[in-house]
Amino acid sequence: MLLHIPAILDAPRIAHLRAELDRAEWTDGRETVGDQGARVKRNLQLPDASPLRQRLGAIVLDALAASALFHAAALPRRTLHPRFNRYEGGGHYGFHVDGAVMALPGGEQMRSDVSCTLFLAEPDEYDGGELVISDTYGEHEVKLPAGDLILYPSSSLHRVAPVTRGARIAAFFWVQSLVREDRHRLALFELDTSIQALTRSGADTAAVLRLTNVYHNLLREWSET
Ligand SMILES: O=C(O)CCC(=O)C(=O)O
Ligand SMILES: [Fe+2]
Repeated sequence: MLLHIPAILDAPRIAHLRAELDRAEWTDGRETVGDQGARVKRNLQLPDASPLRQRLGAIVLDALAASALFHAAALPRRTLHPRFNRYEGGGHYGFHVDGAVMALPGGEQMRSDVSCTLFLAEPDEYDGGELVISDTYGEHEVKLPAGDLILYPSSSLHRVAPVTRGARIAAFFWVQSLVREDRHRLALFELDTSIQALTRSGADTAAVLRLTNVYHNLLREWSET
């Protein structure tokens, strides 16, 4: 599922993150990838151990916690603390696949099921920088307003087009979902959002309750905790 979630961050939060990131110390993004990624990656990132990444990442996690749409789509079990990147002067990230298993602090590991980019620069601040996601329907180019998030299956090849003017700044992170299969998450998302729409429209409450029962029984069937 490829899902655009608008306005994860409000204007004051975006301004705060941008003020901090605009004076941050960035390092080579190749520090956090394996060989295949390093060959095609030309960007900057906040160092993984940087206190700024911790602080700003916590703001992003707080905002995600408040998003019903994010929860309905990702069904998060574990979320990697967000990282921050910056592409400028031709910076890009060629087609690659994200690592399937990622290290968490404390020696634990998580599986990457869902990949997310939260845009922190407005589209008119830079040229290029589209996130291009390839799936069985073709290639999808994504370039969103600051504060908006794109969520896509970690199993898809993707790239970031070269930034030829200005700077593209974003937060990015991965989620291990309670539900491993993308097609199951999609079915649950469709059911969940349809139930909510039916509830808002004042539909037959007994029928809505039966559908809600189906939702939870499918989630029980498909979730791993
Ligand atoms: O910058 C982005 O939107 C995506 C970054 C990415 O694909 C990665 O770091 O693996
Ligand atoms: Fe990636």
